[in-house]
Amino acid sequence: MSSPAIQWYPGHIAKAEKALLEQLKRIDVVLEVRDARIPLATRHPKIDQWIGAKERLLVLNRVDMIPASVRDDWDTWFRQQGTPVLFTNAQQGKGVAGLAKAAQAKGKTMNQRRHQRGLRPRPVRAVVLGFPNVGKSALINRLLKRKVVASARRPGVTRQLRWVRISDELELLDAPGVLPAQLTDQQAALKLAICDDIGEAAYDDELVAATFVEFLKQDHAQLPSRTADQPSALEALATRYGIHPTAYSGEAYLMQMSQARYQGDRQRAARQLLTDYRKGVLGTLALEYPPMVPPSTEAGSA
Ligand SMILES: Nc1nc2c(ncn2[C@@H]2O[C@H](COP(=O)(O)OP(=O)(O)OP(=O)(O)O)[C@@H](O)[C@H]2O)c(=O)[nH]1
Repeated sequence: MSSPAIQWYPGHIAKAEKALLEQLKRIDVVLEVRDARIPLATRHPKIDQWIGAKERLLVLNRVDMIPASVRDDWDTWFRQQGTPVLFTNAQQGKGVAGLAKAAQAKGKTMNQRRHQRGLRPRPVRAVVLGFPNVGKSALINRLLKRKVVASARRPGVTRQLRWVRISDELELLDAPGVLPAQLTDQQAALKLAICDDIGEAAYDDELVAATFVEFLKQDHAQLPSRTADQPSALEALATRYGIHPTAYSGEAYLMQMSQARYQGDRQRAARQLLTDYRKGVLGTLALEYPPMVPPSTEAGSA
């Protein structure tokens, strides 16, 4: 059998898991951050096991990168699952005040329980958790209203642990918990790679870029009515690169693009395509939509 398309270094996974469990020991509420472009692929299969009975708030960040109609569909879908979500744009601070309020509300419940057990009230302790590059540091900085955590475009730039008091009711760990990439689901891993949410993984840009084009074509074929305000992704590619993808497979598209623009250099074509998507140059394009039939497994776990 050929090796998987996306590979993460086992040492990194072990280290990330250990650091994560250590962080989780000390907290009351997990602010689980996912990428609004791929809210299912940015759910780690072991997250429920790791979080256990702790309180959780689910955040879909990068909401500015998806169309409003898709945001609304996700909002409805997650509500139907019994797990309301909060949408944020950490880069601009949108939705962040609501998140702080929701976290504080979890603290009130916690303190009621402490009171019943004869314990003094204390601030609720929260941590921001998620895959690399989903916007955790940007969110922490917004919650703290100042820049204490390095936030950069490259994945994997955050470390160090410290509690910072946000209010009398809320303390936040100033370093986010980083989820190790999941490799069991290669479709999800490819989406993580497309969105740059996979950290220090090894993958082939050409394969990832070709898969990106394929995903857009599949979505276009399956979801035309649901994406009314998503300017056709295929048109976005055609406008940007002067080649319409309809007639080509993902791989052939990359080939056409490289010949038209990069003297046949497919690596460069692939990198351009991925960088454009990641920077939002291709417009607001979601890569996942709520499943028509909600999977029952998501209900208690989102
Ligand atoms: N457009 C957009 N960009 C965002 C948003 N949130 C974060 N970013 C940008 O995405 C990049 C990564 O954000 P970080 O906050 O460093 O992500 P992180 O999850 O802490 O990343 P690691 O430290 O690698 O785990 C930065 O360039 C941010 O400015 C958002 O809601 N919308």
